[in-house]
Amino acid sequence: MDGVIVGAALVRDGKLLTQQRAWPPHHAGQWELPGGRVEEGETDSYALARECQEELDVAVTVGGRVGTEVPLPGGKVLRVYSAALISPGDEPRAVEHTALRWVGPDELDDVDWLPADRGLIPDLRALLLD
Ligand SMILES: Nc1nc2c([nH]c(=O)n2[C@H]2C[C@H](O)[C@@H](COP(=O)(O)OP(=O)(O)OP(=O)(O)O)O2)c(=O)[nH]1
Repeated sequence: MDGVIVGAALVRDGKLLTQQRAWPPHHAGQWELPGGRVEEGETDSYALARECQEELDVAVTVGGRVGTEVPLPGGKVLRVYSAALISPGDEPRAVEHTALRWVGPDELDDVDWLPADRGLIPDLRALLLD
């Protein structure tokens, strides 16, 4: 399907990894989940692992869906999947983003999320408390 954006709910030690966008200007400074567009011929899992490698310089395994599909402007959709570091000792780094932050369940509401992500907070919290 055209226009699928995949996002990683990457959890370590009960915290979720968020990243701060540097671009475009109207979203710069806001926070999102690692991820991006599923390219032609890719599965969602493959695309998500590729994006995590590109954006965070880490290898991840991709698990099950988190929450329901979220409609995005322009007819796109956001699908979030749980993810984990293959090597727990690896430290993600912000290759393309301004900053990274590990967020606990009580901090999720205080993050300045991209608008679409805000509706996923209950599902993200449930994942962290699982
Ligand atoms: N990665 C990511 N994108 C999100 C989230 N929430 C949300 O609305 N988006 C939107 C922002 C962008 O319009 C789109 C993803 O764009 P992107 O720039 O990360 O995608 P990409 O790396 O594949 O870049 P491109 O090749 O499409 O330019 O999805 C989220 O949690 N993570």
